[in-house]
Amino acid sequence: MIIQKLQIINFKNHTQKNFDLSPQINCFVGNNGAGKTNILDALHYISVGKSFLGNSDFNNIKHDEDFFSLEAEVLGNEKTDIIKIILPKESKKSIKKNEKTYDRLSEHIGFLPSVIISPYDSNLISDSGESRRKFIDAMISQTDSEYLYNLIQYQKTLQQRNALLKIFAKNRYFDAENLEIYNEPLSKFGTEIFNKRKSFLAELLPFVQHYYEIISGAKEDINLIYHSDLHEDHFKNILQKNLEKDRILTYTSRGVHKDDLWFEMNGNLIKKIGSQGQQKSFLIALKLSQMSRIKKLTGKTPILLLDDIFDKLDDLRVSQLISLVNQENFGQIFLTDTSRERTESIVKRINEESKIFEL
Ligand SMILES: Nc1ncnc2c1ncn2[C@@H]1O[C@H](COP(=O)(O)OP(=O)(O)OP(=O)(O)O)[C@@H](O)[C@H]1O
Repeated sequence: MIIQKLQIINFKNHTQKNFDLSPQINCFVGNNGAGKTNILDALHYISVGKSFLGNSDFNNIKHDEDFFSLEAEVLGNEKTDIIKIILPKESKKSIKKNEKTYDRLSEHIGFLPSVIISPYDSNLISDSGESRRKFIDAMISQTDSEYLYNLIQYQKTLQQRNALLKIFAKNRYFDAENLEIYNEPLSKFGTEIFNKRKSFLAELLPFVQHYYEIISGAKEDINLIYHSDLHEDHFKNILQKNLEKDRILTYTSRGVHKDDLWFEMNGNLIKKIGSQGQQKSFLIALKLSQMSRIKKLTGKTPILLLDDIFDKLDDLRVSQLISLVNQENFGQIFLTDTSRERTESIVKRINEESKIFEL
């Protein structure tokens, strides 16, 4: 999939911008605050209908304006489609493909897949397990709608079980049989989720190791360790064993909603021992693996959004990354950098057509 043209109106700090894009590499250069990341965010909107920064839609309308609009001409399989997103201040966001408005945002997901690598990814390493669970869930859901269904059902059942535990505590009453009604579906959906996460991570690991090895020049040993209560026992037994604890806490204390993923380097947590450059290399490897997986499963090459990727990487790692881009077909790339000189010297070393846009 190739974005040929992009028009941005009243999006964050940009009043109006029109870009005729390269099918290969597009670089946005400018000073801090020039709006480079905002352009990548506009492309992310075109891909999945929302900001990658987690902002509410309305925060993206340029201050003192009444709407934003984004329009992209997308080439895929010799056919051109126009994707248009409009958000009026007082109304609902609409996403259109060739003038036809989608009924639901989910109908658009998967049309133009994207992978973003940004400084915000470092949260994946530093934050609690919740952000890593969300990352795994988003990765699997992108290509597996059944997983998404199981996840939604699990969350619903979990909320109902927790609500019942709270009612019991409030009324100083307990009925194990009543609670049992939720144990069955919770175990069923939870076990499905566990099995998918387990096989997904086992499948992803060799990709992450491969890309990390290339970027780092084979320096460190990388591992993904999946932590889950379900490695130890069947979910039903876990719920049974923790019944007393759950009664006291008034919530379900164990299950796949407590899973975590440890990122390790040479047997230690990357969070504890990895330098900024090593952490960044790891996150790049993780995201490139995500890209390879989407490509393998959907046959579509996602657009690659690289925000500030060369900062904090030494020359060796930058060179390895460039040769990686040269070796593998990464499709259309959009990158940002503060230095025009650095960007020019980097794209010169990549054997692909490129455009540099100064902001
Ligand atoms: N809704 C909005 N209306 C107007 N300006 C906005 C809005 N949202 C964000 N901005 C402005 O956008 C600018 C940040 O843009 P962006 O993060 O894209 O910069 P950048 O070029 O990537 O900078 P850096 O090099 O520091 O990463 C800030 O000056 C911010 O005030």
